[in-house]
Amino acid sequence: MYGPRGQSEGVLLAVRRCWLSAVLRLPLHRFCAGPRSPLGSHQAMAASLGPKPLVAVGQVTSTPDKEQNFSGCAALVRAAARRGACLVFLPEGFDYIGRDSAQTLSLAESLDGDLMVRYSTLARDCGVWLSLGGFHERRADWPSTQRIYNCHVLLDPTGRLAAAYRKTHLCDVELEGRVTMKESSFTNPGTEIVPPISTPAGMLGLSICYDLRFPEISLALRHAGAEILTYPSAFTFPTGSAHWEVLLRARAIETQCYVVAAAQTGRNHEGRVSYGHTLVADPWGAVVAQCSEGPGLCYAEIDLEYLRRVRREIPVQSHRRADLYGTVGLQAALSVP
Ligand SMILES: O=C(O)CNC(=O)[C@H](CS)NC(=O)CCC(=O)C(=O)O
Repeated sequence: MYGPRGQSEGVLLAVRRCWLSAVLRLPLHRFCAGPRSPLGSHQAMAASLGPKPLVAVGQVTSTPDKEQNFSGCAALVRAAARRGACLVFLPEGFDYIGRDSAQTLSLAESLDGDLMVRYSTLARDCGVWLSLGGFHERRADWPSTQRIYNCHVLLDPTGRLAAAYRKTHLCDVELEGRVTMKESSFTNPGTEIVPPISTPAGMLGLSICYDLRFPEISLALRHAGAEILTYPSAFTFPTGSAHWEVLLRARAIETQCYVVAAAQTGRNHEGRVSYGHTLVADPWGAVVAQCSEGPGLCYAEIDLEYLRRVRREIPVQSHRRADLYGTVGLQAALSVP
């Protein structure tokens, strides 16, 4: 569909990156898009030569055993770092999937608890960004509400908390005789959308699982500058087989963003099976990476030059008819760059 991508510009920038890389003995990808040049992130990326940022997306089968889950996730993160990924995504419930809400509540920790300290050390040791979707988080209101938050944590390669988004759409769903979920019975809804975060792979917009069904949040993030949307998930089998890929590709096409979706797969415990099908869709809607059965990783290069081309060729953002249906997402309490 598209011809070869231009590679004639930005030699100076490339030379500087190589030099920096040689001096610091670090792989080039660590300088994928940062530090931000005075040109701004878009121009800096357009001018860059060499490897495109590589992201890794993890698929796991979490159980109620937190220790075992951590070992499995840590092994995936280390493998991804060895392959040169600068950003690694793990799914909702990467920490654990409880058998029932009582167990789910009893295993929850705060962001400064032991588990996050271990993930922070892991991010630092591996020198990668970590998107940890769906951490079961106890906050200050725990004693009074006895409910937790479903928190998407983003750690930078120094192990610092770069952002925390708390799931705003809670999954209260009943498919008669097949699936019952009442997330609001043990979870408080988040109260805000988090502005996209600048990462070496691009501007990253955070959502979680069931949020995927609400195009409004993806449009709000897109308006606020997102280039990658991510939906760490634990979809059920009946809903996943009908809706998962369609929804993810639709969000990618509508927003002209990369969509990254790490997923739980397989039997989490006696009473629960997750759909899996971890995937990455590009801004054209093509599935460019996908996990097969069982735990594992898939990888995708993020090509922001391609993203800009798609946005230039089909400029849906400037074709919107706010006069007819309002500015969906634009009124969100987010700063627009
Ligand atoms: O509770 C945990 O421990 C982890 N969280 C989940 O599994 C959440 C809430 S119950 N699951 C979903 O949102 C599934 C959405 C879904 O399947 C759909 O939208 O079709």
